[in-house]
Amino acid sequence: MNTQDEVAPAVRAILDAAGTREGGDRRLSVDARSLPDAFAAAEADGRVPVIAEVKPTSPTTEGTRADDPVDLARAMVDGGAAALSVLTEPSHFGGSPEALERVRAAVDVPVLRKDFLLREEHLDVVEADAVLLIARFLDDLPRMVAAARDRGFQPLVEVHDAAEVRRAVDAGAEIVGVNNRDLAELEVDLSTFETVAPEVPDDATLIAESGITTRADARRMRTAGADGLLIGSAIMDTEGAAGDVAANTRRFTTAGTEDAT
Ligand SMILES: O=C(O)c1ccccc1NCC(=O)[C@H](O)[C@H](O)COP(=O)(O)O
Repeated sequence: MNTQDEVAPAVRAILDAAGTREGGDRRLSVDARSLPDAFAAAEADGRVPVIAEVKPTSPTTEGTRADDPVDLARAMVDGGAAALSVLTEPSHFGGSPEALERVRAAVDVPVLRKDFLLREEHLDVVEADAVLLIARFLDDLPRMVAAARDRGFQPLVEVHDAAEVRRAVDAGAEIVGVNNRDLAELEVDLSTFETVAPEVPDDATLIAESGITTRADARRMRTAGADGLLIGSAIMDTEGAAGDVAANTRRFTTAGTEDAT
């Protein structure tokens, strides 16, 4: 299954760049912090489990947030984030493996490596607790899931429809992320999660990804079954509370309580 051709031009460019990037020169072995345990710990003290994303820029964002990734990460943890996601894609998201390395050394929550990993050796670039594997772009998904696990990473398999859920489950995924952003059009529609979530087995850890911008959105995704929420742009927002990343994060981690915002 290869649907790489049916993607937005920006995603095509990201994939082309990813295809030329080299992998690591030695096989990594990671002692990972558990993402499901971090979600459980957040739930236990009344926080909505949020993976807050260090996302300096993106093809759908204006400008670049140039703050030190470690400062951003610490602010996110102060805001109650259960886990962090760090972009390592350099050309379109302003990320780097070094940023992830520094963030992971500075915090004690699990850190997800967010990138477009296409080949096994791409896993060996930097240690992380979890790695994103995008079902749509991986013809041999079972092999990448196994390769990630062999190194100690927790694979988070990203899907966008029911067919991809089946591929993820067949590949042995235990953590599944439903992306509300359609990589063919780059449009975001939160009803994607509501449609696809029932297809995901109950024993999987289920994450709603992308497009969560308000507390009401967060509650909507939780009501639809999300164990955790992956939130980037709304937390990195320079407008929100004057760019206060801790406050932006707290807005979502405290969204379990009803209010109008
Ligand atoms: O965010 C983009 O513009 C984007 C464009 C093309 C491919 C992927 C893209 N985003 C990757 C992500 O998965 C998001 O960073 C992540 O889910 C957070 O989404 P959001 O909260 O909407 O920033």
